[in-house]
Amino acid sequence: MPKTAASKPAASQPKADAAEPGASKAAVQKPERLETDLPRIAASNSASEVTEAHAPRDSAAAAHIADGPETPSITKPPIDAEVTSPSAPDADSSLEDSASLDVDSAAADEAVTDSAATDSAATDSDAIRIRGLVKRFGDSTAVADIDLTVPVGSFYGLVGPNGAGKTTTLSIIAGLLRPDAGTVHIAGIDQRANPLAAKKAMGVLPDRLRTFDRLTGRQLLHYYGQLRGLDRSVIEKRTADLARAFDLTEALSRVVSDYSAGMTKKLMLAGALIHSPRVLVLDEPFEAVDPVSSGVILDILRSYVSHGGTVILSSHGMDLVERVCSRVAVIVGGEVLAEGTIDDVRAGQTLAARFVELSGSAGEVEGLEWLHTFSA
Ligand SMILES: Nc1ncnc2c1ncn2[C@@H]1O[C@H](COP(=O)(O)OP(=O)(O)OP(=O)(O)O)[C@@H](O)[C@H]1O
Repeated sequence: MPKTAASKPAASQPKADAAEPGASKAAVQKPERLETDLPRIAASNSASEVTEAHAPRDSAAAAHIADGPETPSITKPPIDAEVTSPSAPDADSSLEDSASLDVDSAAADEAVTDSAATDSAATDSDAIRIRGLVKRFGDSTAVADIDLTVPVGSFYGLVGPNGAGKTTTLSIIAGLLRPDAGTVHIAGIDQRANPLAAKKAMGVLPDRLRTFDRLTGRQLLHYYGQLRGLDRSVIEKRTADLARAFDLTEALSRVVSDYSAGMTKKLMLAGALIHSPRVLVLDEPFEAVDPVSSGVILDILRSYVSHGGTVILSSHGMDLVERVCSRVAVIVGGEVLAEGTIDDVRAGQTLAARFVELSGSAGEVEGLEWLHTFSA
């Protein structure tokens, strides 16, 4: 059960050619385009436009497409999940090859219809609804009986110390990890009963950046678009829009393995957006991203939310969460210690202060005096 604010005491390629001087500037010069184009992408999205493929058992693909009751964790391979070994399509191979993927749009559409007809838990106002979520890894409990409700149109922050269970929770929401107990509904769709339909509604940015990095950025976005069943012309248009927004236009022709961490994150975020999902599940979207790009991403996400999209993100940036999110949950030790609007949770303090209060102190500084001996 989410405890409301204050409910619980503290628990104890050579990069040389990566430089694109002035490119960041170009990105910030396009805000009007972002405000107009990306919502239009959202508006133009329809269920009929998106189809589902049988996913390759790969982290990146698993995060972007639906393939059955469970896809493996994209982060630390869970004990009970199939271990993935990313087998990237070869950059040399023609993109036409990916057209041969087993895309079954009729089945996916049917799944959506079935879901809407049969899912009694569906509500119009909940983008994500989690009840009684439990996930154990061996003897340790990563997620301990979590309830969360993320309203449609909200910008929802998940914060907590390292190892608190944020990624585990987001991986379960994304359908990448199977919970030991509990239910997850995405836009009213039961994640377990209808994984295809639930995944179809989501765009996912996983916390690790494992992807098909022998592809160029353009090929990777094309691949994601194809997996989502988008037409070639739509993919090309959206790829150009997203690359411009994320300041990746020049980089599109380069292989992803030559991208910096921040560039890779932006590309994967673009991949999460390309099918204009109703719900975005973003694990640390701003980590390693430069301030200019972060500002652009924020503009895009704010606009997305203001047009009815829902974002749930994890972050260690308390200032950012405080500034941007409408609601926040503080997770510590796999439990939700506080949940509500930002004002509810911070209870008159800064969110950072409240976070420290709830998290308790972490490391012990004492005992490290040897570090000051400079003996080597
Ligand atoms: N595949 C796994 N196998 C075993 N233990 C795991 C696995 N994945 C996560 N855990 C454990 O579950 C707990 C929660 O991890 P999780 O990655 O969800 O934390 P987090 O809040 O995202 O942390 P961070 O802020 O450091 O990213 C940790 O104790 C972690 O060691």
